[in-house]
Amino acid sequence: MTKPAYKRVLLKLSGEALMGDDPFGINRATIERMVADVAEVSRMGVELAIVIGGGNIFRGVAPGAQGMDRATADYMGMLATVMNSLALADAMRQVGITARVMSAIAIDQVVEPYVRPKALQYLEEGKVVVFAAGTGNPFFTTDTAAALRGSEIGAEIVLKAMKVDGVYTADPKKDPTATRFSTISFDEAISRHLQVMDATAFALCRDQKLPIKVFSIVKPGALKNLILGEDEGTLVHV
Ligand SMILES: Nc1ncnc2c1ncn2[C@@H]1O[C@H](COP(=O)(O)OP(=O)(O)OP(=O)(O)O)[C@@H](O)[C@H]1O
Ligand SMILES: O=c1ccn([C@@H]2O[C@H](COP(=O)(O)O)[C@@H](O)[C@H]2O)c(=O)[nH]1
Repeated sequence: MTKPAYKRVLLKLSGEALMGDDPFGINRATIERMVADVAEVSRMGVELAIVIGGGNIFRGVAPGAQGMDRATADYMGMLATVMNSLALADAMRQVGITARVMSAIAIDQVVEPYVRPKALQYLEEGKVVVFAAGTGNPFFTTDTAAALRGSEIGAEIVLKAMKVDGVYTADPKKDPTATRFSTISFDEAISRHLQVMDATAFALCRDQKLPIKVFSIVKPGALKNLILGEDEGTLVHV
């Protein structure tokens, strides 16, 4: 079998992608499909850490949060990512993959707190680590949490999985003439104000020289192809 191109990766899963074709929440068939992809990669011996978004449940900047104190709304968003993380870890358990959820905000009765050395230990033991509650701070996003945790654990790459299959010249959902980059530098992505990830996440990855691959989790086999070093999605580089 071809050897994986990476030993340790940080996978950022879109919360929105979890909805499948539903208007919100977690679509069972979708999460099972995602977990099957994750399990395949984990069984290849790749050390896998995951950050999952919360956009399928709550966003601090969503219309539903209008009029709310922003920090309060953001804490609700972080709690939404805890729910997604628990669902993801449980779906992994059902296919025989051991996962540990670690939260950036203290909810000890529900999940263990994020402690870096413990996370590293789990990864070395071959467990999948799911980082919940984003960075633990309002005014950030789970993309920035992915950049932060990816840097902390020494991941070789951040794999940003979403419904769209890469970084486009404009949001392809709004502009049908948008074209996809096969590679783009962090500086260009920031200066073009591409909304695919927030500038904080791009800047942190740039400063830490941590490349990002943006790809479609909806495309069958895409995650495995990436892990094997094949060409998928868009590479964002220094
Ligand atoms: N230039 C662009 N290239 C690709 N996608 C773009 C671009 N600009 C905006 N987008 C949009 O960015 C979004 C990124 O999706 P994703 O689900 O990862 O967002 P997210 O905020 O991280 O989600 P979640 O909170 O659910 O995890 C997509 O909806 C896509 O349409
Ligand atoms: O570090 C963080 C991460 C997230 N939030 C809040 O949660 C929601 C959901 O995260 P997404 O990245 O949009 O999926 C986000 O909109 C914020 O409201 C946060 O405050 N801090």
